[in-house]
Formats: sequence, structure tokens, C-alpha cells
Amino acid sequence: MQIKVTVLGPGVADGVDVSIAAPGGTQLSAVLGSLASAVSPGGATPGAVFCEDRRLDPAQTPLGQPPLVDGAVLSLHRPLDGPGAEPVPARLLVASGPDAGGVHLLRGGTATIGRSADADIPLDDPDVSRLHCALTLGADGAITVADLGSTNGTSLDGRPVRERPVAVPPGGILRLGESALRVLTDERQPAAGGPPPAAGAAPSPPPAADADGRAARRAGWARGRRGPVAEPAGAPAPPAPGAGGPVARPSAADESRWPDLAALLLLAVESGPRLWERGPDSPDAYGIRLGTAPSPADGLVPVTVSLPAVGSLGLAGPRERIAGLARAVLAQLAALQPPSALELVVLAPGRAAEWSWLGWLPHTRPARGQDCRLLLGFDDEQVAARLAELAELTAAPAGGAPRRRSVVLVDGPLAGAAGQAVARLAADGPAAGVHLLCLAETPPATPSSPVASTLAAARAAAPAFAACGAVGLLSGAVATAVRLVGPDDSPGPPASADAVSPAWAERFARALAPLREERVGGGAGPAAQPGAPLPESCRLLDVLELSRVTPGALRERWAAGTELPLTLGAGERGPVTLGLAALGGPLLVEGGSRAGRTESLNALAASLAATLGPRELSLLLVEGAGEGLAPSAELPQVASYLTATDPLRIRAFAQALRAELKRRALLLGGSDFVARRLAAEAAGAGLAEAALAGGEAAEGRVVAPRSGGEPVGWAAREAAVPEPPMRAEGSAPLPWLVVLVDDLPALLAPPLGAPGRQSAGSMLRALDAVRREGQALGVRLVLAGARPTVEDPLRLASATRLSLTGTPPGRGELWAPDGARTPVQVGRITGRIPRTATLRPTVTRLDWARLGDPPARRPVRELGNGPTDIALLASAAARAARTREAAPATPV
Ligand SMILES: Nc1ncnc2c1ncn2[C@@H]1O[C@H](COP(=O)(O)OP(=O)(O)OP(=O)(O)O)[C@@H](O)[C@H]1O
Repeated sequence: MQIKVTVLGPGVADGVDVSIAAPGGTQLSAVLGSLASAVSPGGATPGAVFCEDRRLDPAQTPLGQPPLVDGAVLSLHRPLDGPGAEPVPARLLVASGPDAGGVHLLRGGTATIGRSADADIPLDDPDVSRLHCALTLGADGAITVADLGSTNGTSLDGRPVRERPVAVPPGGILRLGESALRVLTDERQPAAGGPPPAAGAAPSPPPAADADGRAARRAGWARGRRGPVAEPAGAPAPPAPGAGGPVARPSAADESRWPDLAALLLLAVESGPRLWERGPDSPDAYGIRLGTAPSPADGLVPVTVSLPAVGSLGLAGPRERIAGLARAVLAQLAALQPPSALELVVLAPGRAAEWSWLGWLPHTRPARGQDCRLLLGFDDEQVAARLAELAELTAAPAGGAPRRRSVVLVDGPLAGAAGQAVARLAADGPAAGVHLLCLAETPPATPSSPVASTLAAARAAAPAFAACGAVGLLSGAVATAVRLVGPDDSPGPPASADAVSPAWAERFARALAPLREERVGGGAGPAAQPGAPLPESCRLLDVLELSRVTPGALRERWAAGTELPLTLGAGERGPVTLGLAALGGPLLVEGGSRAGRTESLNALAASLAATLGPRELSLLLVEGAGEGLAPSAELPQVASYLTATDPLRIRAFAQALRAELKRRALLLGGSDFVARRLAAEAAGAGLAEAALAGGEAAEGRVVAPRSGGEPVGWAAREAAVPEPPMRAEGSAPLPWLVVLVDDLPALLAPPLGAPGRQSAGSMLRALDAVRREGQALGVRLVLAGARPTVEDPLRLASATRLSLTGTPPGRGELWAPDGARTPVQVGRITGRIPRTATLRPTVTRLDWARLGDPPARRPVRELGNGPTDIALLASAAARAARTREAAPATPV
């Protein structure tokens, strides 16, 4: 479990971003001291901890679960401003303009709006007066607006507003300066535990204005589950952007298709239904709204551009303003496209402070195995690494339209090889789904700097600009308007540019940070399941969430275990499991020498033993060569452990296995093991009882001792070999039975002179009988070896298989018979792992500038002494089995 959170302490205005790594289920109390010293070295463990305005009980708040998830803000000294629990009758959304995106709660009374920090609702718009207008929410719920003598005036739905208050209808649009504000009356109560966000509440005191633009951290915000309400309903769907050329001209109907930034913030905070709505096939996928144009009806008419149509997009203008516009563009992309359809890459050397907020977004996590913690390039090496990763996409473009596109922010002078690589990307990228968002610092386009010369300045400042199919050019004296320039260099009419503040962007990105994509329904391929890169190695007990394996923990699991799921190890999106009960045939573990086949079998045995106790599960371990499974033989579920050293013992085993199949068939009397088990469970009886009711007599017949006579010669020696047990000690009459065979080829085709040669045939027949009959009898087969090429007596060519590559050991893919593949790093179970390395939760201060580096690879150092993990598990399981026997029987 690993999360990134921010911690605030006394005198730490901005807070400290930290990464916390800990075994699953660890409580906040385990890291509280480390969090306190991360905020102020030597600081005492705090007495109280808050997440937003909520006080946490550190002993009862698990890390990695709400509210302690990615992006959370913790305060170690006082509660943060929260939106409160009272109903909010109305909200004011800043729908468009240079300080767009704000969501302000109106609770009653009068709130002033203006450029001044003293305004109740501050608006960073140069064309807005210091105190521009005032909104009043009356006790009866009516809202009025009055101008406060502003320089540029206020209008409501196109009509000028003067000093005399006028009524604001629901959905009414206020215009002041370049900004458009929408009032939403909202009678609904805030959702339990998740009231709407407060960017600033009026007239209750807004959060302190923040000179460095990080108010979001202090303001805090909540996560609820209400849908956004900012779009007018019933607008007909207009044609896709670019349908009439790459750069769409505004049309009034577009408004509902292009949610404004305030609506997007609500979407992110409340995980609204439109979040990540645009898959790769959506007509509006990768479309961007740059601003809004005036319309005759004074609605907000979006000016949009489609990245697939234009290839790459350039933004040119004064630094502050293009940064705000670029933030708005990136936020829109991240809100509407899921991470499975979009990766965001940052190439901005020296600008970590400005763009690190993007690191909270799930879209900047490497999902293609890139060697970094986040897809950020803040120095030359990181930029080179990101460019090399992107070049892989253009070198081998997938056929057809890309299912996942990359949007690459290019901000800053990229010289030399990096500059050339960016130029190549600008040219070749779009066809492979790589689109640049290029920023160039220029003066705004004004009469003194006409469009043509501003464009020329941009192309000189950022060479990749020339390859951009569209350019958003900021214009006007204060650069708050945008003109969309198409490939023919002809500019569209000026529109109000949408821009958001750094604080807004950070708040937005944090809201998305804990979200993970559900599998997108239907035909979404594996690309719909991006995730973290696989670890170099992992500890099975950690993956099983059994870091502290105790008899009590095992008894609890055994009592709950009804299926036969097998946890193999870590995947890109959490543990990889396999339902052995549903498995139609054998599971083949294949791979080259030293790939980790034996370890995988041990891991499977351990995983089974952690799920079902010896009463419900018996394991048979068979070695074709060597003794690699010996560590698992200590598990109390193991009924027999066979090494291929004595042909007589091998034959006896094969016979016993076939006899066991017969015994099971008789006991089950033709019914299916799983069905019988389910029926027994439903009837409240254990399978032991249910099975015996129908098969007691059969039981007696089948397991009767072999009849005597006086054996001679070979037969005498054979009779002297005791029949190996097929059920673990303390087993029910019909437990699950799993046969795990290592080095299968050595067992079935032993080399000349090998002891198993005489008995290979009987073993093959026994295993084949399990393959054919075991499914209905509750017997499963797991075999390790190479995938057969010519002879395939056990029909393994079509088996479910765990295919190990061996680099690193234990790395592989799980192949379902239908061809679906799941990458996995098989958990290590026979190692001696220092408890400190895996068990002690760690808190590390985040340095955003370094998250684009390859992750530090600390080799997992194993202790030279001390018990192995499998030994720990076996001893806990043996104790659990003993203490469980003493307890009343649980239904099997
Ligand atoms: N899942 C894993 N995680 C970490 N290390 C592993 C893992 N699996 C195997 N290893 C390492 O690789 C070595 C070889 O593994 P193992 O003996 O399981 O391979 P194998 O495929 O059975 O090899 P062979 O049959 O050729 O002897 C182990 O000693 C161990 O150090």
C-alpha cells in the first residue's frame, strides 16, 4: 500500500507532501510520529489529527482507505476549513474567464464579488473592479444582484445591472469583465459525509486568501457523490468537433457537450457520472474547450478544438495567462478521458513547482512499464527518458486509431537532441496518438502585435509550434481573450479564454488522485486496465495481507474460505488471483530454467494453505526432480510429499491417487463436488456429513485395507511400501484435493537410469485420470514444466498457464484459455525477508522534481538466518489447525 498525502503542521503554511508505504491494514497511528517529524523535524507526536474538518482516531483509521487516500490533506494541529454539514441553498459557479472553475457556496446574506482580496468571492480578472457587484441570498431563497459602481459594468443574461438589486433566476448568467458566473439554486441536502466543496463560502468567512496560490490545501474539500448540475438539459447533440474542419466554430448547442471548469471541479470532487465519460471511440474524445464566445442570446458558446483533428495544439501569450489556459486544458482532458484512454506526459525542465500538481492525476502514472514513478520530465535526463518512451509509440504505431493517446505538455526551451526529438514527435506523433501541447511565451496579439507577428514570435520561441495544427493565441490588452488559429493561419474571432489558478488545479487533481478506473464495459481490451508497473519482486505474505501471519488470522480466513481462490502475486492493479474451483483443466506453470517455477508452486501451495485449513483442503506435492517443494511440505494441509527417488513409492502414490478418485466418485454418487458442497453449505451441514449420508458404505468398501495373501518378489517389495495418504491429518472425508507437480518432464520422461523410469507410465496414467475425472470430484492439478511441443499426453497445450519470463525471477503472465493475459509478479514465499524492509511503515518526503527519475531499486536483502516466510506460515497454520480442532467444527 502506497499513498501520497499532504501534511500540515503548526507554522507550515503549505504543508509537506509525503509518500507513505505500509503493509495493508496499517493504521494511521503507526506513522503518526514519522508524519510529525516530516513536517517539523524533532516534532512531537501530535495530540489530534484532522482530515479537513474531521477529527481522526489514529488507531481506527487505516492507511489507504477513505479518508486516508491519495491526495488527502492531514492537519496535525487544527481542523481545516470544511464546507460544513448544513444544507447549501445555492452555489455560484465561475463558468468561464481568466479565473474560472470556482465553486462558491451561498448560504444566505450578501457576498461581494471583485478583484480585491477583501471581496467575499475574489475573482482574478483584470477587467473586474476591486469590489464589482454584490449577490444577496434572501431568507426566502430569492437571489438578487446589484452592481457596486464597477468600471466595466455587470450584466445578467445580457441585460445591464445597476445599483438597484435585480432578481437572478436559477441558471442565470452574470457577466463581469471577461468572467461569466452562473448561479445554481440547489435545494438538495449535501450527501451524507460528503457535502459539496467550498472554494470560498459566502457570507460565512471564505478561507484566507493565499498569496502563493495554494489555498486549496488550507480550504480542504470534501468528496460526495452528487452529480454536477451545471449543464442545461436537453441540448441536441451537435456534430463532432472538427466535422466541418479541424477547428470548430462556436455554436450555441455545444454548451452542454463542453462542461465548464466549475462543473468539471464538481465532477472530480463528487465522482459525477460524466467523469471519464469519453473513451477512445467517443465522438468528443480529446476535444478541448479553450473559452467561450459571446452569443446573441448571451449564452456561453464554447470555442473548441479536437486534438485528433489538429494533431498538436500550441498556446501563445504572456506567461501567466498561457499557464492558466494550459492548466484548464489539461484539467479538462483529465476529467473527461479516463486514464485507460489518456496518458499525460510533462516536458518542462526547471518547472517542477509549476507543474507538479499534474503528479496527483492518475493519468501521469506510468502504465506502459516506463521506468519512472511519474511521467514527469523536470530535468534534462527525465526529459530524455520521457522522449525515448514516447518515441517507442511512434516507432511502432498500433494499427487503426490509437486506443490510448498521450498528451505531452512541452513548456520550456528544449535544446539539442531533446529539441530535435520534440520536433520529430510533433511531426510523427499524432498518427501514433501522441499530441503535443506546446507553450510559447509571447506578447498578446493586439493591434501593436498583430496575429501574424505574434505567431512568428511563438514559432521562434518554440520550434515545435510550427507543426501544431491549431494555435490558441491570447489577445487583448490584458491577454484574457483567445483567438483560435487554424492550419491556414487565419484567426477566429476573440473569445473569453478559460483559465484556472494553480490552487484550483491542485485541488482538482487531488480530487482525482484516489480514483481508479473500473474496468470499462464491453470490448475494452487490456489497454483499459492501466496500472502501476509490476514490482521487481514482492513478498507473498504482503500480497496476501498476512504480513503478520498468526494462527488467529489463519483461522479467521479458513472459516470464511468457501471458494478456492489462489493469489499468485502482485499485478498492475493489485493482487492477481485465479479461481482454481472454476478452472476447467490443469494449471501449467511454464518457463525457462531459473524462471521461478518451483517458487511459484510453493507460492500456490502457501496461498491455498492461507485460504483453506487441513479439514477442507489436502495437498499432494510431487517432485519430478530435486526437492524444491520441501519448504511447502511442512504445511499441515500436505497429505503426502513424494520425491522421485524410488519407483516403488512413485507407483504406490499413483495407485493411491487413482484409488482416491474412485473413492470420491463413490462418495459423490454422480453429483458434482462443487454443487454438492454448495448444497451442503446451503443446508447448513458440512460436506463431511452430506457426503457420508450418501456414501458411508462406499467409504468402507473403498478404503478397506488391501487384502493379503503372501506376496513374492517384486510384489513383496511393492506391498512393503505403505500407501501414501491422500488426505491431510484432520481432514474431512471430502476435502478439496490439489496435486502440485514440479519438474513434470523429469517425472514423465525420466532420463535413462533415473529411478522414476520404471514408474513413469503409472504416474502418467494417474495424472491423466485426475485431468479427466478430477474436475467433478474436487481434485485439481497444477503442473510445472515446459509447455509441450510435440507429445502432449496431458493435453496441456490448451491449459490455463502461468508463463514465466524469468526477468526478474517470478515475472510472468497468466494466460486464460480464452487468451486473456494478466501480467504478474509471483510472490516470493521461500525467502527470508528482513521484517524491517517490508513491515515497518515508511514516510518519505516527496520531491516532485525527482519523481520522473527511475525508482530507486533497493534490492530486497534477505536475512541470512531466521525463518523463511513459508516456515512462518506453516508453523502458524499447524497451530491454527490444532487450536481449531479443539473448537467446534465449522461446516466444511
Ligand atoms: N517470485 C520470485 N520472486 C523473487 N525471486 C524469485 C521468485 N521466483 C524465483 N526467484 C529466485 O529465482 C531462483 C530460481 O527460482 P526457482 O528455483 O523457483 O526456479 P525454477 O524455474 O524452478 O528453476 P529450475 O527448475 O531451472 O531450477 C530462486 O532461488 C529465487 O532466488
